[in-house]
Amino acid sequence: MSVQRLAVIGLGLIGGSFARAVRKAGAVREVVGYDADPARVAAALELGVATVAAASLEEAVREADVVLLSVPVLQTREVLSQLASYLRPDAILTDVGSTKVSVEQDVAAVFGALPARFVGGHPVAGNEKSGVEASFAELFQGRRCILTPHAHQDPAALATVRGLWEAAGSLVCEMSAEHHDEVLAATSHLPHVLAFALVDFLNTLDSRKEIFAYAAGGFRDFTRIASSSPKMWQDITRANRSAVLGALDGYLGELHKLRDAITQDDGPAILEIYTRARDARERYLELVERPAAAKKP
Ligand SMILES: NC(=O)C1=CN([C@@H]2O[C@H](COP(=O)(O)OP(=O)(O)OC[C@H]3O[C@@H](n4cnc5c(N)ncnc54)[C@H](O)[C@@H]3O)[C@@H](O)[C@H]2O)C=CC1
Ligand SMILES: O=C(O)C(=O)Cc1ccc(O)cc1
Repeated sequence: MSVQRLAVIGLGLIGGSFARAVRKAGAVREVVGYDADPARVAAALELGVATVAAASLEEAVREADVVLLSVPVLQTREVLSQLASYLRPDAILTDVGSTKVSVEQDVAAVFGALPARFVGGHPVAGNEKSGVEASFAELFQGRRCILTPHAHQDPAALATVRGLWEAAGSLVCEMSAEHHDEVLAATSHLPHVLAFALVDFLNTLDSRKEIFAYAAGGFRDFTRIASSSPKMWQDITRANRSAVLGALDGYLGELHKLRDAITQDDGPAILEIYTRARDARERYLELVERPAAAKKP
């Protein structure tokens, strides 16, 4: 399977890494890049991430076979409304947004309904860095990519998008947008909210300089994701508000249970929570190592 012309709208970590990966795999011949920031377009061309620089959304999409949206999720509606009339009727539209219901709603609002050739996607791979300079072709290797086919889905468009992610090295799976947002609220959005909140709280303390100076590896591990793009995470938090609130409420309940145990100096209760959590994390580690292991010959 080979795509002649891929348009990448939003030349950041994810759009840039996808462009690099599919070109390296020979799955795409040309990548036309567009970004609201012209400096990013120039950088993408210079780095060889894009083969063609577009000065406008029209220029980016009018001859593209596949259009990949890789902008912060709350930019989706605005960007789509500007490019919709220039899309080829047979073009495939897809995205990489961390939230899927909001993206579906934005796509449906712009086109009147979800187009058959729209395929929602989310690579569950990334890091705390932003920008095309941080992009690399191996980012998706052995990592999951979730596609969220909808009721009017064109199977050929779905197969093309699946093929591109597989060419990029991803392990592709499918689920509904609603289920995606519940799951990712718990495992991705909640941890980011907690990391931002922890660092923000510690930073309010008078002793903050001393605290940060003496922080050990655990602090670094727990808070790495608080170095992520505030703008991107503002959008994700707002776009998946109800699922994030549900996860946050559950977590606050757990914190209260632990707080009660500590208040009452209830050693067994503390040990029970920590042991259950440690065991669950061990099972999680086995699970995440399995998909990659399954690919090995
Ligand atoms: N960073 C990560 O680890 C992951 C991010 N995602 C999703 O991927 C998308 C992109 O994220 P990143 O690449 O990390 O962000 P990034 O900040 O590295 O890149 C986003 C790019 O979009 C551009 N942009 C913003 N508004 C725009 C607009 N209206 N029109 C055109 N360009 C615009 C920015 O100038 C920037 O170059 C987001 O929706 C995010 O939720 C998905 C998986 C992992
Ligand atoms: O930095 C990390 O570990 C991440 O969790 C990156 C990430 C950010 C957003 C996503 O939608 C998926 C992955």
